[in-house]
Amino acid sequence: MNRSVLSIVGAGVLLALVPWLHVPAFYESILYLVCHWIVLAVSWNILSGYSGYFSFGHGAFYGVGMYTTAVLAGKLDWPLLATLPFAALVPALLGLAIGFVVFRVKAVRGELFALLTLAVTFVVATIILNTPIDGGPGIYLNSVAVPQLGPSPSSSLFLMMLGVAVASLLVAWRVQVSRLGTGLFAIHDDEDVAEVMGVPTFRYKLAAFALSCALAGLAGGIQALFVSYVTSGETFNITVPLTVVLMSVLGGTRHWLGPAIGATAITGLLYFFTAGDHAIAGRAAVGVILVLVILFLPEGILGQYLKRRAARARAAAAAAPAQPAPHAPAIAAVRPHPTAAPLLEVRGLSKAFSGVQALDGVDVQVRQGEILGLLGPNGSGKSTFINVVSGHYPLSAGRIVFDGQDLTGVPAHRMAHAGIARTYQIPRPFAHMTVLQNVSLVAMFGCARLDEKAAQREAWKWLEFTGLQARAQALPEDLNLHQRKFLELARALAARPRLVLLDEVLSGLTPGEIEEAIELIRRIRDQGATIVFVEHVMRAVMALTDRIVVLHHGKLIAQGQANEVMRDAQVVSAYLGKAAHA
Ligand SMILES: Nc1ncnc2c1ncn2[C@@H]1O[C@H](COP(=O)(O)OP(=O)(O)OP(=O)(O)O)[C@@H](O)[C@H]1O
Repeated sequence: MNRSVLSIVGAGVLLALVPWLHVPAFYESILYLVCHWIVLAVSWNILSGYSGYFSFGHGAFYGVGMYTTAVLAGKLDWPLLATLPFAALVPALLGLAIGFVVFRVKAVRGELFALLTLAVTFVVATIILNTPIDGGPGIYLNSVAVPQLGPSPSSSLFLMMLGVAVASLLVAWRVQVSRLGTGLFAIHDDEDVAEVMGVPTFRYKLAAFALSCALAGLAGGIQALFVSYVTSGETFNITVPLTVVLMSVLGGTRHWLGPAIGATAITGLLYFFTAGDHAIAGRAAVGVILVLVILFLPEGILGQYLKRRAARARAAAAAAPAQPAPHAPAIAAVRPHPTAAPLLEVRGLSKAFSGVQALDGVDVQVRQGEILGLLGPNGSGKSTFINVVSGHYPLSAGRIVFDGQDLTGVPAHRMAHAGIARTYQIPRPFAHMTVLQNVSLVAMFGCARLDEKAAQREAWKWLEFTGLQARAQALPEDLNLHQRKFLELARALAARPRLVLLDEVLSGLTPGEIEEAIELIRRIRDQGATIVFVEHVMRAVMALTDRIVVLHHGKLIAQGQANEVMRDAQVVSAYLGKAAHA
């Protein structure tokens, strides 16, 4: 069995013995509360820590779970255990409904998402308070029987909450090490790029939100019996979301265990002071500790430890001789001659940004196996073309047909799955992932859709191909521009794409680095890739392209062989003589 699973289950089994050890009830109730906060912090982290969508609405889902059990058990006389699946299901459905709307709106990210989820808490509280669900007086649960799992009702509740805490940790661990977790961490770093690299961001966010809400609701259901009197004011106050955020940040949000460490530390500290009748001093002490942690350990306690360990591993990897990797793979064994069959066909492609017509009815065909140069003066629409064809921006009008498949209007991740990969003019690596992880992610989610191990092997090959293998364990911030550009290339190639869109991979490089990059692109071409190549460096355009098209003010003004097109009067005038000097 996996070591993490073994530790979680082992700790759970040991703690499950506590009710039979005759420890004072006080300690059992502290353990209950530790488990309660572990569930809340860990479940919050599955969405908010992993994907970066900070929610201040966790109290709403917890409260809905609480009220579901309170109504079913307290008003409708259901047995407690029968209510718990619904205490998970109802908040999960509420989360799905909210996510279904909110996750589609690009503007609702960051602080807006936090505010929106906070507003949900107030709306839910108002509805519950002013309808027969509560109606004002609250719901008493004194007469609800607690199933006898331990020697006393309170120990039974402890065992139930312990079970949910173990389940939450297992879910959080499983998510972290799965494809879902990898995708969520990519969303955290750069959601738009994650989508373009093949991560189904909408579906992943919904899945994480539903899991997060279900676990919080389950904790609420058990807590309803623990407090035995449920009121809207106590349930939906700001304490729950604030506390879980603080616990997770204290422990570290990029690891399944971090929030559990934060929850244990804060609950333990508060009760240490309460036991000594210094509750206010306790709160102040927790506040000071949090300030210090945020100032000196911004990644949280566990986050800081893991960061140091990773830095040591990187230093060791840098000192060791470069790991030999298998030979660079062929995209296709032999370069096929460009054929007349179009791999990509765009018709009437238009893209408008409020007031700016960046692309205006562009018709372009990219033939199988060719390198098509996409040229034009600054602001002519080249990057917009790549952004639209890769799905980064939705188009305003026109059609995109790829290998006979109509991809018009499909989400970017489906374009990646179909075989379109791209680089960004200004490199956009996932900042918290190593170079190797950046490339593996694309092998996992791009056209190749490899499993994690195969994706790593694929990533090593492309790191060797681009000469980055010695930097595999480095973070993107440690790379120079030249290496970042090559990381973009390695990422695009690791998807095993059928079409690669290269957006100014040579810009900002020194003459020597440009020569190296030209050679690399030539090798990519020789292995059979179809490439759209946006570039200002004319020497590279002349050396590499089979055909060029020229854009000006978003319109296609010329296409054909590079030598002929660059002599075209309209092209020369568009460039204001630049072609002549290149
Ligand atoms: N996100 C955006 N919002 C508003 N306008 C944009 C956006 N992206 C591009 N534009 C505008 O669209 C036009 C085309 O820009 P684009 O970046 O595609 O040109 P380009 O040919 O790639 O230029 P360069 O060679 O300088 O990279 C420009 O007028 C630009 O200001």
